[in-house]
Amino acid sequence: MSDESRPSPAEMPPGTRVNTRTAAVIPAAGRGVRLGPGAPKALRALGGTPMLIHAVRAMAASRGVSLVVVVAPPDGAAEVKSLLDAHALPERTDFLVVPGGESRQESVRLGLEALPPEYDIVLVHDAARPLVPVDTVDAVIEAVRDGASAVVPALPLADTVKQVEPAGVPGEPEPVVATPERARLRAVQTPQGFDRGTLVRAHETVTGDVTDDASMVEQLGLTVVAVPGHAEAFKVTRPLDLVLAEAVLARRRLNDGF
Ligand SMILES: Nc1ccn([C@@H]2O[C@H](COP(=O)(O)OP(=O)(O)OP(=O)(O)O)[C@@H](O)[C@H]2O)c(=O)n1
Ligand SMILES: C[C@](O)(CO)[C@H](O)COP(=O)(O)O
Repeated sequence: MSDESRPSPAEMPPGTRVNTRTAAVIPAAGRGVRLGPGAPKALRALGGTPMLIHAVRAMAASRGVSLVVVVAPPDGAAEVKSLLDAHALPERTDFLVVPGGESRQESVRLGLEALPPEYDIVLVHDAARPLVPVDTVDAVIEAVRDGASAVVPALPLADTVKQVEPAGVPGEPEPVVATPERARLRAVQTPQGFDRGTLVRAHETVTGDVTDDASMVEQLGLTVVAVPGHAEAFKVTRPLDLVLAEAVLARRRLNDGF
């Protein structure tokens, strides 16, 4: 079937999304302020290899992903291209690099704009989640193929969560105004998976600040579903996360015998 006559996944009944093509967009243009001074976070080393390369390999490890679009720091696209050339990556996967924007949202939009027309399922995956296991990536793709417009990997919370009235001044006590029922809360990770048309519409429509792509789809009034996430898909945000990431990687290398 030609690409023009192929229905988009959203137009196909649940369970019938066959011959879909999946691309992963990796926003990697952030500075990593919370990690502390240094190179842009995605370019910092984890086990001697840039965090971004781990994230790219994690997406390319899925046989369902045939294109990875890396959204590089605005002035770092050439450096990122060189990095991709210098590291072993699966030959069956294509790679593109585009410069990113001021916010994560803008970077994702720039990645989406670079997608060739034949891709109808899109994953959006933080470069800052370098260790996501391939089973999690595959579970997200499968849920989109099965008919969901938007899918998030999610984990139950270990802590009790309080809603507060922000004090505005760091260190000042903040009044607690509510305690949401923990059993109904989930911490969401990436990759988040989307029917491409839905994600493009969300990025064209929603203009306010958001912290993930799925919430933009929620704002369209569409259903987002959660599938099980994985503890090792955590986001490297603060220095302690880097310590944990190094430990997880060292354990994997020990188990793999290299
Ligand atoms: N302008 C931006 C900001 C963020 N990101 C990406 O979005 C992902 C999640 O963002 P976060 O963890 O907040 O990364 P940073 O913005 O780099 O972190 P910080 O807020 O600490 O500066 C990261 O892979 C980051 O590179 C991006 O592509 N473009
Ligand atoms: C997209 C995300 O990773 C889902 O948990 C998260 O919202 C990104 O937040 P950040 O503040 O941009 O790291």
